[in-house]
Amino acid sequence: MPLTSIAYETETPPANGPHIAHRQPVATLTGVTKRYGSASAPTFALDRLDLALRPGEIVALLGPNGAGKSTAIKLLLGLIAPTSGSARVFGSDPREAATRTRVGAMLQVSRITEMLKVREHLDLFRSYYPNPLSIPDILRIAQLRGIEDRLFGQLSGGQKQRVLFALALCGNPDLIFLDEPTVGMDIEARRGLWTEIRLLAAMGKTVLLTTHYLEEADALADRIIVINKGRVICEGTPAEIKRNSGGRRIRCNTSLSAEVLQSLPSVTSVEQSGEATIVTATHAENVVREMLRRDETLSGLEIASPALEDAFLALTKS
Ligand SMILES: Nc1ncnc2c1ncn2[C@@H]1O[C@H](COP(=O)(O)OP(=O)(O)OP(=O)(O)O)[C@@H](O)[C@H]1O
Repeated sequence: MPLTSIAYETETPPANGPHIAHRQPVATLTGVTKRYGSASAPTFALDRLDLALRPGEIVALLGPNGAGKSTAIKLLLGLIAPTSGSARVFGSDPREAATRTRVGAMLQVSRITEMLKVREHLDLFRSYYPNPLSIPDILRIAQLRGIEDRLFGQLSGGQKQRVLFALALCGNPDLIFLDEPTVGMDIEARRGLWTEIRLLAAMGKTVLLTTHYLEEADALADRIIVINKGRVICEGTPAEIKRNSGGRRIRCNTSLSAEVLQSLPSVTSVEQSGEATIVTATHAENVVREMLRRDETLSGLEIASPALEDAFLALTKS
């Protein structure tokens, strides 16, 4: 049965329902601070963080190591409690049993026994939930057909990741947390998983993923939230984040000096790369117009938007 034909019980609004941004959130962190350590030497994993996830959206939570991503997910899973502020999932405390049956998670440190077969793991996890997905559906969604009778311990790293993804789906959840879901997968397996994640979201399921593969966030996410030192520093669509983080790169051969270029409005940096000059500017069109006016010999002109990776580095370098 194709994934799209599975009868999911979700809060999916009708196709002509409100846009994602106007739907009631299914999960929120409101003014959440999470402090570890003693009062005299505290570590603030999260610092008054606000976050909302709406039905049917894929949100990528990005940030450097130690930014607080796993802490945010653990709070929404009810595995830890906030020091202050509140975590709500489907309008309730995330630790409530009824809430937890509607949530699935694939965590970085998931440890399951190597000595059970894939199908045995799936049976075990399905038994925890009132309305689990069928085994054939899970095998197909997570692309596990053909390896269901192998011991978990005998699988490759990428296959193990797919089993952990499958376990997150066993309970037919409405909200799915994927912490670094494609670590260790080759590019084909990764793209296959992206397709399945998109189909889940198209059915109204909400997905929060963390990843260090920025092209993954770019390809998958409706919205990216960048956090650093426990705070949200930027939020928007992948295109918005790229646009708002330092501008575009103009590459050309020009006789204009670095001093002249640096003095043009909206220019943020000027570098030399062999024969070429690279100018970064927030209003690239105006800068190019001015450069062409001042230098009739200008040649080899290219203008590029920053990659998400450049935007991310610019946002988190402080
Ligand atoms: N149980 C704990 N006890 C003490 N400090 C902790 C604990 N858990 C997390 N921290 C600290 O809180 C901060 C945020 O950690 P967290 O694991 O949420 O970051 P992360 O963004 O998920 O990082 P990574 O990308 O490396 O997985 C870090 O400084 C970390 O050392």
